[in-house]
Order: sequence, then C-alpha cells, then structure tokens
Amino acid sequence: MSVTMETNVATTPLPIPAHFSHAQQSFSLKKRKFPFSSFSSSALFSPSRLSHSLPPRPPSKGCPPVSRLFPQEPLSAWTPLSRSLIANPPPPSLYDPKRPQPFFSQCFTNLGLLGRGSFGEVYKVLSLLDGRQYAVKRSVQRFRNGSDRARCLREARNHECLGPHPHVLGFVAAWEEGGRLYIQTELCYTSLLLHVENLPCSPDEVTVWGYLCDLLHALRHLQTCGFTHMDLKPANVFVTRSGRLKLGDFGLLLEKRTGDGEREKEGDRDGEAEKEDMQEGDPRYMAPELLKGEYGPAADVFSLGVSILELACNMEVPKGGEGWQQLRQGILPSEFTNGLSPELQRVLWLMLVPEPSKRPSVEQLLALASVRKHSWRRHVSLLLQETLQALLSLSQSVVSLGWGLLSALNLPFLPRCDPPTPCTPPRDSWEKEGDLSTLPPSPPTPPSALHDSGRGSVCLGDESVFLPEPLRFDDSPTDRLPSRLSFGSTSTPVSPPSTKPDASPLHSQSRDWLTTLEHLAHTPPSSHPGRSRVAPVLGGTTTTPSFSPIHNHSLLDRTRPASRTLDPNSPPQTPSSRHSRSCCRDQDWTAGASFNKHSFEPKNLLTMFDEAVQN
Ligand SMILES: Nc1ncnc2c1ncn2[C@@H]1O[C@H](COP(=O)(O)OP(=O)(O)OP(=O)(O)O)[C@@H](O)[C@H]1O
Repeated sequence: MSVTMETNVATTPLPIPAHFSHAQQSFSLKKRKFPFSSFSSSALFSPSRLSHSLPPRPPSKGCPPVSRLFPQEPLSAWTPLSRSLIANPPPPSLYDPKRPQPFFSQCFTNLGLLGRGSFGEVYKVLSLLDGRQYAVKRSVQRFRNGSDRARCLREARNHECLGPHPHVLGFVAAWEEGGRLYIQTELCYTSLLLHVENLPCSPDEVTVWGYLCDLLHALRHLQTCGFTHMDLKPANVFVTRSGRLKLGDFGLLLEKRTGDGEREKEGDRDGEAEKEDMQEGDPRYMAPELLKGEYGPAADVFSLGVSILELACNMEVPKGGEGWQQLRQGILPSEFTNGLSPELQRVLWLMLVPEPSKRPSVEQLLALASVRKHSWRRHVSLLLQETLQALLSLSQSVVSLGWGLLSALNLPFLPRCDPPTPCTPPRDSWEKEGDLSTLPPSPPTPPSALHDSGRGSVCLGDESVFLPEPLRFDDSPTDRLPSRLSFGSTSTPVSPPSTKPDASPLHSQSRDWLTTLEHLAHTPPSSHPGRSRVAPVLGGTTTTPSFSPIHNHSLLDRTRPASRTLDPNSPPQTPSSRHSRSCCRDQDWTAGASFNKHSFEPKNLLTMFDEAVQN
C-alpha cells in the first residue's frame, strides 16, 4: 500500500502556481540593440527565454485616411499659433511671406531627420534667428477637417501652457502652414527608450531611481498646470546630453476642467468633444481604469510604473494577453523584479495598484523617504554633470577663440582664409513632396546665425532650459541616416545615437573633444593643406561659426547633399570641389573615420607658434 502511494507521488507533477507559470510565458526580456547585451542577461536568464519575436506593431493614434472623394480644405498660409510667435514674429529680413519659400525654409536650416512617430516627423534644425539648434516636429498628414485641425493645434497650445520646467521638453513656437502643424521645441539627445536600448546592459538601480524622480517631478508640474499626460512611456521621454530627462509628446494631454469656464474664454467651446475625441495612448502602458473611461492623473502614475518596470528589469512590456492582464491585477513578474531592491519593488508595486483611488498620487510618491533620498542624489548628480558640460563648452570656446585670434594674425603657417564653399543641408522629405518642392535660395543669413552659435555653446545657463547643442556633424543622427525600426515604440528614430559601451551623452561629447585636442596637438603646420583642414575640426566641435561644418555644409549651398558618402578613391577634384571635399573629409575626420594619425609628426601648438614667429 505504502509502495503504491510513493509511486503515485513520484509520477504526479507538482502543481505550479498559476501566476508564475503564466508569467513565464507572458513576460519576456527586452532585446537590446547592443551586441554584448546578452552577457549581462545571461547570468539571470537562459537564452531560450529571450524574446526573439518582433515586438507588437505600434498602435496608431487613429488618423483615418485622407478622403479621395471629398475635396480637401485649401492649404493654409503661414499662421503663427503660439503666443511667443504672435508676440515676436521674425523680422521681415528673415521671413517675408511674399517669398515662395515656406516659413520653415526661410527661418531654419534643416540639419536632418531625427525620427518619425505616428503623428509627425521630427527634424533637427538650426534657427537662423538666434543661431541655436532646435527640434521641429511637422505633422505627417495635413489636417483633414476643422476638428482634426483643432485637435492637432491643441497639442501645441497645451504644450505652450505648460511653460518652462527642468523636466519638461521646452516649447519654443508653433505655427501652421500648408495644412500642417509645426512645433519647435528644445533639441534633446535622443529618446529615453532609444538611449536605454543602446546601453550595453540595463541601467543600474541608481540611474532608474533618477529616471523615476525626474519623471515624478515632470508629472507634478503637469498636474500643477492642470494636465494629465495620458501617454507617458519611455519613447515620449527625451534625454539631454547631460542625462536629464524631459517629458515630451503632449499629443494626448488632457486638461482638468475647472468648471469656471476658463477654457471657453479661450475659444474651446466644445469641452465634451475633447473628451469624445480623447484617444488612447500606448496600450502597453495604459492604466486599467482607462478601459472604463476613467481618465485622471492616477493613469499617469500607472504608466510611469510600467515604464520604470520596463527600464529597471529590461522587460518587454506586454501589449496584451495574460501578462497584460496580470500587470493590471497588481501581479508583478517576480522573476524580473526579484533582482531589484525591496525599496524599488515597493514603489513599483504602489504605482501599479489596479484601483486608481488606492494608487498613491505623485505628491505622495515624492514624499516617500526612498524617493526623497534619490531625488536629492539625482539633483546633485545632474548639477555636477551640467556644470562639467558647461565647463567643457567653455573650454572649447576658449580654444576656438584662440584659433580665431591666430587666424586673424594671418600667420604664415596658417592657410589662407578662402570663403567656404557652400554645401547642401540634408534634403528633407517634405521638399520632395511637391508642395514645397522648390529648393529655396540661401536664406539671408543674419550675423547671429553665424556668430551666436558659437556663443550659444559657451552659455553657462541651465541646460535644462535650453542648452544649445554644439554644431557637430559627427554625433548628429543625420549622419547615420539609415532608418531602423524602433522596437516597442510608436516612433521611429532615424538612427541610434551611439552603440559604444560608454556612449552616454556626456561621455561621447568629452571624448570627441579630447580626440580633437589630441589631434590638433599631433598635426604639424605643414600638414594643413588649407584652412579647411584645421578650421572645420574646430568648428566641428566648438561651434565657432566661421569654422562650423554647418556653416560650410548648410547655410550657403543647397545643391549638394551634405551627408553623402565619401569615396577616398574619387578622382582629382577642381579647386572649388576640393574645398567641399575637405569639408566633408573633416567631417569624417572628427568622426575618426578617415584620419591616419601615423602619417603626421607629433608636435604641439606651442611649437607651431614658435616656428611661425621665427619665420
Ligand atoms: N526634441 C527632440 N529632440 C531630439 N529628438 C527628438 C525630439 N523630439 C522627437 N525626437 C525624435 O523623433 C522621434 C519621433 O518623435 P515623437 O515621438 O515626438 O513623434 P510622434 O509622432 O509624436 O510620436 P508618437 O508616435 O509617440 O506620437 C522620437 O522618437 C525621437 O527620436
């Protein structure tokens, strides 16, 4: 009898807790872009459990196709939408509505595509008004009708209402032209999703706490202004060079109605229409109560919880199915969260409470001891990084100023200062579309566009407001135009910012700068075939206007693509093309692509100067 019982026990499989077995099937590890990422994860997870399937298709924000049956609305002329642009329109010398070129072409130099989303294409631009770099998002589709236009314009208006905040993407201006919306914002390094995917392994816990604190502060600001984001996810968060997070993409922003008719004064008379028009954000990050039509700030807390879970655990967030349900029942995948500290697990658990009324508010989360501790730490670390970055920019500017002075002395070892050969900015897709097909002539280049850019980089102001990016081609996403799919994102950034292990925004900038310094010290005067050889290196890293590659490539000539591939075996060139060629070579040079260090005799700048004086 006992023998029979033992046999039965041995053959009957042990019951497995239902949620655990399901969780194993429902949650998968995120596929990292970096080739060595498997090393970090292999210790914890077997390769067979890695998700090799394509992520779910990004959800569309529900733009119906443009009707072919009904006539389209006539294309609108340029209309400023933001208060900033209405109050301070560009001077007639910069923008003349009588000119055939659109406002965008007259006021900006397009430096290339940063990324595409379901709503818009985002371009990196150089403003000809202040010489700084920005991002401009242009809606992909023209407005289909009045309500579609109103919905699109709401994004711009709400974004402007948010005002400046260190963790909210800075709004600059908005306008409409040709039936499309344009939003000019602060330029960031990349999106958080891309940034994390390009790290060699998942971010450490301190970094994740930093992300959490940044986004909690951003949400607090939104709520103070009476808004709920409704689409919070890593793809809608941007990272500056110093690593500061900025919440962006306010296409689904929901305004809390105060009941005092405030909105009616602004002309939005159909409040209910906005709610009906309310589109759902990404289902992967969506709070459960949204399915019941309960919209509120608690939904943002839930989305933030899912985002932090994704970032901390390197987890592919389920779009549907069992895993999606479990996350909305307060069941966290323990095989992923076990590696986290109990403090972070607790905060995650709190943010993912299914019942919105029991979920802590942003204020309550910020008041937690663990969050307060990390908030303070994050603040200090960002301050240090931004100070370091400002010092780097300052030193770059000092060196470039020194070079400028040397050039002004017209020393014999320095090549003659030929006017730079015009080069072409990357042509954007809308120029090919037909409505703006004529390539504009070189716009009048105000002095600020050439000179302020250099000054801009020295600006010691808080980057969190607007730290102008150095005018460089070597780290511009434009230089790596091949498009790639952004897994798990509704937007398609054009290229990864970097795939190097230490490629944090700040690191890459200082590394490039050090490389340039080292290179300058190793290049004897005799090896400079012309100013173009020296100057663009400086321009490429210091944003000195007259030496800037952007100056060379973008401002003056719009007939040749700046981002073309260089062939070192190309036939000899005419003098004018030689200069262009050297611009481009220098572009590669700063990127370390075609420069052979060993062909130069090492010398330093002091020696060069001494020689020049003796001559
Ligand atoms: N200010 C910015 N600085 C740098 N890159 C940006 C900026 N804004 C957008 N991008 C890039 O462009 C891509 C698309 O932008 P965004 O997500 O805002 O477009 P969208 O159409 O609103 O997307 P979604 O599908 O989320 O609605 C982003 O993933 C990012 O890589």
